[in-house]
Amino acid sequence: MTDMNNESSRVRDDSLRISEIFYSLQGEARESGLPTVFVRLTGCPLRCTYCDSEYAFYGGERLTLEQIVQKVQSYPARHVCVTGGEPLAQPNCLPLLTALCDAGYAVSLETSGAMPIEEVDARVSRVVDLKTPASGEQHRNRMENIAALTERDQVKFVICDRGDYDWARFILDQYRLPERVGEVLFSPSYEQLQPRQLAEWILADGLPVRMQMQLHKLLWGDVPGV
Ligand SMILES: C[S@@+](CC[C@H](N)C(=O)[O-])C[C@H]1O[C@@H](n2cnc3c(N)ncnc32)[C@H](O)[C@@H]1O
Ligand SMILES: Nc1nc2[nH]cc(C(=O)O)c2c(=O)[nH]1
Ligand code: SF4
Ligand SMILES: [Mg+2]
Repeated sequence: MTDMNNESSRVRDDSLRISEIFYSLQGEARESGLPTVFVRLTGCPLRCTYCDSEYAFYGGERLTLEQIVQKVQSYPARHVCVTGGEPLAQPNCLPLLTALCDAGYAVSLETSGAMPIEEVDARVSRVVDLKTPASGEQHRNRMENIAALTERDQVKFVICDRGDYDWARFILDQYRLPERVGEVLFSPSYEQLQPRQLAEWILADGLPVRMQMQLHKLLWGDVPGV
């Protein structure tokens, strides 16, 4: 009878279910334009109305932390973006982030902010996407996460309509986000809100935010993993 408590018989499970690992230009946030390796984790507890990565909700393959790092190291980039799906929905994402930092990468994490972010390695730039009313997931925002944010982190709002813009402007002011984080990003929902319209709203109000467009979609359209 195998002793299931025997260390050698216990499987040290540091694996994660991975949707894709690919090399591209960072299309969003502070490092936009930089060659980056993307590690997209499978699964998400949210279902944002606009999600462009629904294909990552299911499937993928289970890889060990070592296999993931080795794959990342096969590309010529020093930036890594851990995304999903919702990466923090897998507990082993935390040791993955630390392993990537230990390997010398500049690591960013794209997260919905629905999961606790306090345990994320302090070297990681946490890009927290606060879900707007039109996302249908506003109620999932874990607003206590905001207190954990620092200058290294970034807050993003995907703006679908004027209601989202007004709500984001309110949150910006209520939580004094420009004083808390390195970047506050307003991002037009792809092919739902005209980027020019968002630009004009921001200019009219002189909002201290950075408007972004998803560079990868401008380059290659809305196709996965290019
Ligand atoms: C696919 S999610 C994965 C990481 C995490 N679940 C999150 O929501 O940040 C990565 C980012 O894609 C962006 N995104 C998804 N669908 C989009 C769309 N239709 N238009 C603009 N940005 C979108 C959101 O800003 C989101 O932060
Ligand atoms: N931030 C961010 N940059 C990206 N560059 C290429 C992407 C892609 O999904 O192909 C991508 C993406 O999904 N997110
Ligand atoms: S939280 Fe991110 S991955 Fe999940 S549905 Fe929303 S945009 Fe898509
Ligand atoms: Mg994406």
